[in-house]
Amino acid sequence: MTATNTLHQTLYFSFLRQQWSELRNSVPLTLSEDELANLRGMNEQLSLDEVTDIYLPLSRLLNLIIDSKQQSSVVLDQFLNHKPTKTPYIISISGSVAVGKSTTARILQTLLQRWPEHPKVELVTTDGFLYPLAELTHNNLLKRKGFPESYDMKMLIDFISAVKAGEPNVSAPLYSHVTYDRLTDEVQNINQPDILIIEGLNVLQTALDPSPESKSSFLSDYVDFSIYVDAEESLLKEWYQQRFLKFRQGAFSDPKSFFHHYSQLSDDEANATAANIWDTINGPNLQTNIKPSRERANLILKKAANHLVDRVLLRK
Ligand SMILES: Nc1ncnc2c1ncn2[C@@H]1O[C@H](COP(=O)(O)OP(=O)(O)OP(=O)(O)O)[C@@H](O)[C@H]1O
Ligand SMILES: CC(C)(CO)[C@@H](O)C(=O)NCCC(=O)O
Repeated sequence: MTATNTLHQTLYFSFLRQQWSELRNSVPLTLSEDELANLRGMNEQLSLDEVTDIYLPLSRLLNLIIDSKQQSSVVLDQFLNHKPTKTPYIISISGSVAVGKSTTARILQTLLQRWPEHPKVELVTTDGFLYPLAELTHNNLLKRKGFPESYDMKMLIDFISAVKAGEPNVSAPLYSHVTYDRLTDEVQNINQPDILIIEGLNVLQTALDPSPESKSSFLSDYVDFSIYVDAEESLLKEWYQQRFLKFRQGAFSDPKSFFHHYSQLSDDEANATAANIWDTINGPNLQTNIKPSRERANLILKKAANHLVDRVLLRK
């Protein structure tokens, strides 16, 4: 038995796909046509079984946990003689590049906003908090994109702290996979949501020394429930390559794209280029910075081939 297995057995309840899907209980799959179209539109490969078996039980669990958190806030307000305060519930989603964090986040957003107790669910990705391209280039960090030092952690902590404090109209920077840079003419406005889902490679990381600037806190201090999406590296590399091929036809073909030159590559050349980016940047980042944060998560979704979740680990 490996050390990781023992750790998992101590810390987590473990469910096979079938066992987990039974925990959906009474949550009906009454997605409206619009919701279905929305889920389909975000990803043609996403199967409805996956939504039913994996994400509906998860949405049921989260609803119960959020409900109990809302009740305990009421108790605290009574005890303190405060007038009721409303702070957003924060869910984080982390995992490797190309594991499907943003897809998972969008499915959860669609499912969670259907509950009347928390209709307003906003989604933010930490990609927007990468330093602007010029700054990364200047600091020789272009080949370290996604590593802890490539993010403006102070900006990210200030953002999450303002949202958690219940401030209205907090702005988050946006990232473009086309220009490979932070957008200069558009931001995202977060206005007192019931739930904020924050998605990114780095949301569970505590690797960088908390500097005085970052108020000595970690992003995870603000997170109420954390999810890690997991898969074997061989699969991740494959998914990264597949997405690279898709981008070659889509985003890279835009003349504004930072990677426009990649649009001319043959299939073989594109696969080799993606494999090289994986082996030199995203793979090492996974091993050094992302995977070590996995066991901090409240829930681990373990994916197998075709992005199908085959095991769920829930922290005791
Ligand atoms: N549940 C799923 N079913 C089928 N395909 C999926 C699923 N989740 C993700 N994918 C596919 O896997 C690839 C990566 O997904 P996604 O962009 O969500 O990953 P990510 O972890 O957010 O990546 P990054 O960190 O690079 O932004 C995409 O091509 C997406 O279509
Ligand atoms: C933007 C990040 C860091 C995270 O989503 C990632 O997609 C990325 O750009 N990584 C750098 C190497 C690459 O181009 O895949």
